[in-house]
Amino acid sequence: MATVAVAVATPQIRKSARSSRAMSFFLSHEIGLFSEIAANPAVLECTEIMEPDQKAKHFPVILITGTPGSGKTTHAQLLVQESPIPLQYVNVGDLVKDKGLHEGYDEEWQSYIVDEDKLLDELEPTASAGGLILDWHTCDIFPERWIDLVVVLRCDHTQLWERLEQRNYPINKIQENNESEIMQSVLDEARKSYDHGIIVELRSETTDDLENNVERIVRWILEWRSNHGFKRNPEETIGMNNKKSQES
Ligand SMILES: Nc1ncnc2c1ncn2[C@@H]1O[C@H](COP(=O)(O)OP(=O)(O)OP(=O)(O)O)[C@@H](O)[C@H]1O
Repeated sequence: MATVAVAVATPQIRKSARSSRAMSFFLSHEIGLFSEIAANPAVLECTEIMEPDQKAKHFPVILITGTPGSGKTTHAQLLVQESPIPLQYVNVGDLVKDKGLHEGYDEEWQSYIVDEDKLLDELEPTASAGGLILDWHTCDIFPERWIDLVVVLRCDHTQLWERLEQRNYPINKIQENNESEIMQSVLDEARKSYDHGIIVELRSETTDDLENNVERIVRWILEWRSNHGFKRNPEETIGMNNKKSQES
């Protein structure tokens, strides 16, 4: 009997095909530095400044993920406001809906069945350019080379239940998300999909958590810029140039 080989481009296969080993080494190195810096701000002083690569993106891509209701959108919106660099915000769920990047609607789960190829093609130019926050409850489809930081938000499951109830989600959807949070499914998915060094798990239960998390991500952005040979804060550059031109 003839054997027919059927090639199925699973998200994992496609992802590894699109990723680059050199890039993942680079990213793990840079986030390794981030962890050290978080532990000891003095490390900032001895970070080596590299020459900027003209083709390299100037701004990072940050993926904010977590169980629905964990606070991704709330964090992303505050981060856009607080960020020292321009960041484009993409709510992936909204993009799928608005651009029809799906294969239909699942009534039972009240969600769209995402066409992953269409979604990746749509995001590719923006993600490659950098300066992007991706907000999605799942994270394993994005190529590793796109992503510089993965923020996984966590929330106490009873609090999460209340947040989802307030949205009038059907009970099966609340239960599924609740179990997913208890089983830390999104965190595990992130760990399977990205270098552990670029993943940060943050609690999102109070407004203090929100502010501290955003502050921490802003510090990381500045450090990312510095590690890639750019001015930590582009506004500082503008300020300095303006001052110089006024002085001259
Ligand atoms: N750290 C926090 N402290 C207090 N309330 C929060 C916090 N994070 C989120 N919330 C609240 O929880 C609710 C859900 O937040 P949000 O919409 O940001 O979640 P999400 O993860 O983006 O959800 P989805 O994946 O469904 O889009 C909102 O009412 C928001 O105000």
